[in-house]
Amino acid sequence: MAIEVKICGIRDAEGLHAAADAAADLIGFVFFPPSPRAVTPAQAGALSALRPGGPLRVGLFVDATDAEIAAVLAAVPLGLIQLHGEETPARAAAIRARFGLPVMKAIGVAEEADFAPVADFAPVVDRFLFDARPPPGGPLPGGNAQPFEWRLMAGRSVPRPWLLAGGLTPGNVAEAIRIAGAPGVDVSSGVERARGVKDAGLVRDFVAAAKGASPTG
Ligand SMILES: O=C(O)c1ccccc1N[C@@H]1O[C@H](COP(=O)(O)O)[C@@H](O)[C@H]1O
Repeated sequence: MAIEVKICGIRDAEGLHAAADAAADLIGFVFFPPSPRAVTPAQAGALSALRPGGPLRVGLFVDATDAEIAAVLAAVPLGLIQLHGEETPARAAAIRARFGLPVMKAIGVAEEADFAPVADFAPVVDRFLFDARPPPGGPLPGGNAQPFEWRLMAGRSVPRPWLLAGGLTPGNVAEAIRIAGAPGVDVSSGVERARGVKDAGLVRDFVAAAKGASPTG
């Protein structure tokens, strides 16, 4: 089974082309202004147009309003909406119905109890993303280069396709996939040469390492 790879936080042509050239399956645009990786709808639209086809475009939102999501969709051909805030199952269902796009809900994980919301979200989302639970009061709800205990995922039955995220790098992604049994991975910080600046070599190395890995060891 091929590992699915998402490169998140694309904000320039180097990152875009690196991800597409490496045959990443998904790329993420961050629509959350406090992030160093944030782009405007117009910026994401212009970037996306540089490389027609290729990876599925994912829009990352944090507790966004319908108007904010609509503004993005008017500019960028998204194929998936990622919800990385405090959205409830009802809110996820409303977004999915209103915009007619698949939805991926991020779940912050630090301990077993953090998986409790999965059952409530499963009927109303198409995918899950498991990321490290962010530090309390931290500036960002994700993208913090922080791993969680991958063994918490091992043998877990997740009712939707899912991605593993949090502190992944070209050097640890194969081990993370093996320990977690992950069918896919998502990365932002680990393929950057400076905060918010993707590095083409690291993107290439990450995708190659992930695609060459096995979730069954
Ligand atoms: O990347 C961001 O800036 C970001 C901001 C707000 C919410 C989520 C964000 N990123 C997501 O977090 C994961 C893990 O990031 P990292 O690899 O540990 O830096 C990333 O894959 C994005 O989906």
